[in-house]
Amino acid sequence: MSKKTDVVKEYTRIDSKRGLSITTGANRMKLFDRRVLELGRGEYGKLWNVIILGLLISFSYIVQGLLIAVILNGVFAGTPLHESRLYFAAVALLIVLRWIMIRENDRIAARTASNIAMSLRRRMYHKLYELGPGWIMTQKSGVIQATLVDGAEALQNYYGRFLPQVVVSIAAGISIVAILFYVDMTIGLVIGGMMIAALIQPLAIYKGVGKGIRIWFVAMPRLFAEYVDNIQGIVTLKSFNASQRQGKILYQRTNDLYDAEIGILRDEILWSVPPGLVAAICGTVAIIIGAIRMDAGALSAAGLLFVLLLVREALRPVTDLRQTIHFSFSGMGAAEGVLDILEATPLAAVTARPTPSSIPHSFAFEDVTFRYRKTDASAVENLSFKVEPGDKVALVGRSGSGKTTVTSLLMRYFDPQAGIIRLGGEDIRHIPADELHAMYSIVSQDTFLFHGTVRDNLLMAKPEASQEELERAARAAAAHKFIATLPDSYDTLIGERGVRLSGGERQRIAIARAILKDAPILILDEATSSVDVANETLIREAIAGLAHDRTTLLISHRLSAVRDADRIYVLEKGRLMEAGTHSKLVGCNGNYSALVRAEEECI
Ligand SMILES: Nc1ncnc2c1ncn2[C@@H]1O[C@H](COP(=O)(O)OP(=O)(O)OP(=O)(O)O)[C@@H](O)[C@H]1O
Repeated sequence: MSKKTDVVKEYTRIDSKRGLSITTGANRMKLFDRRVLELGRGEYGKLWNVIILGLLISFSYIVQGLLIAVILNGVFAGTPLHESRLYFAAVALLIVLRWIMIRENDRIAARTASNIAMSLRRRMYHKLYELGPGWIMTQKSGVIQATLVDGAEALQNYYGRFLPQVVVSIAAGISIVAILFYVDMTIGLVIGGMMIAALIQPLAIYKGVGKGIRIWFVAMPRLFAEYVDNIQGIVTLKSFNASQRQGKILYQRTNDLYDAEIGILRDEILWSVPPGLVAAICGTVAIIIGAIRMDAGALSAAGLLFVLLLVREALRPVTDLRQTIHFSFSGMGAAEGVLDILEATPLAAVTARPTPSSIPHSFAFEDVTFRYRKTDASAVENLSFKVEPGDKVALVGRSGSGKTTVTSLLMRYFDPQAGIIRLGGEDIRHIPADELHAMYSIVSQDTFLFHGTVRDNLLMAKPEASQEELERAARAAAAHKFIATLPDSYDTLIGERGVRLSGGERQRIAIARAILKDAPILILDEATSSVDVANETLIREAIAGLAHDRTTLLISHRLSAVRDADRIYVLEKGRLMEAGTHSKLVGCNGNYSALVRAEEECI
């Protein structure tokens, strides 16, 4: 299947999820969608200034038209020009005021739109935080980034520019038609009808352009995600000489985006009617009807002039609205991705049951079974074990046996399909996320250091920590010595993902961070996997001191690292096979002793 079909398929998936069909070619997308309008509910308070100024600007045009009509009426009636000087002054004043209002409106509209984008990004960020790693892991990070950046930007214009313009255009349009209707009913009806037609016409574009834009919003994040993947994986690509092969995929993604853009452009050119043409048609029709009405004696020459002036003003709200309608196209296209994030369901909400102020530091798995989405086999199956406060417990097993999954479940990144996980006797689903996460200090095999200084990364664990505390934690993690040799010591900038540090140095900073957090339960998931033997001994001693009065869960491939544990649990394909101390398990001739033998053979 070609990649192009792939994009359309992806688009169809989104489309069918929304109950729409693209196969007919008559896409029933709307300018207003209930879900998108509800999504912006928190933003509408910011729009009033833009709407009020927009209305004042529109009404200034109407009043100006009326004043000029009165002046011309006077001229036709033979009134000396100087008697109209107040009207001239009023027109001049209106022009100046309007100029100020237009400038102000542009400024406020731009600021409001940016505020809306900021607010949407904040909401998405909070939602992503709430959804947690369990949800984010299922998405491509490039797609999330594109939605946060481009999706929010497209929607800022939908809410900040298009929606206020709809209100202004409707209010101004109705007022003008009402005045025309008052002057001459026939002209009012015809011009009103033409205004509606001019507004409806862009909806025809929507069939093609709307569909094109939605495809664009699938193609663009896919391209973005591909670039992010390629840049992050550049070392792997180079080592496998795969940059050319990967380049072909990038080329295809670029082509998809190009096709979508050309499609949008083609539809826009095909369907759009220049505003000048709309104005010319309406003006001509107004002149013809006005002349007929004048000929029939129903309209004076001054009345006709007045009508012509007002027709010009009648088109202004229509033209303004037509100019902002593309914000609606792109906003609706972007809304899919934004709604996917904001409407995603986080793990079951915490029940109202109050949690005790201090949770005992024990935890237990009770008959827990968990399977990752879209996988057949359980990562953890009927797993039961208990860890008492102060216990030092180890999880061992072959790669893929479910050790890391146990820590993800403890952190509640996922909920198991069956069984209960308890912390201090309480079902963890009843413990608010912040309280739950405050219970653990975790050092995993995937250490993430943020772009910032060593100090910034350490303070993440305890923002109020003093220099002395930082150093104490760093010393305990055998990190102080190498930090002291960095150009700016604790204030050295360590790049994104800590790329300027070795794997072992990154890991030691992560351990110092965990020590600084000083949480009652310590989880060490391959914490010493990337440090050399000399440092491992140092860190192990530090961990032994740290784990002294703490409940500790230790995961390690190196069995030498777990032999001192109070209890060792051996996992195999997510199931608990054995449990006991090192000496007991070695004597059992089971899975554990097999692992020990395998390790000895490797040495
Ligand atoms: N995000 C995921 N989505 C789908 N399957 C996953 C995911 N993470 C892990 N798995 C699968 O779940 C099983 C257990 O994985 P887990 O990472 O818990 O094993 P592990 O014992 O920690 O392995 P290792 O020692 O190699 O780190 C494996 O079969 C793995 O392929």
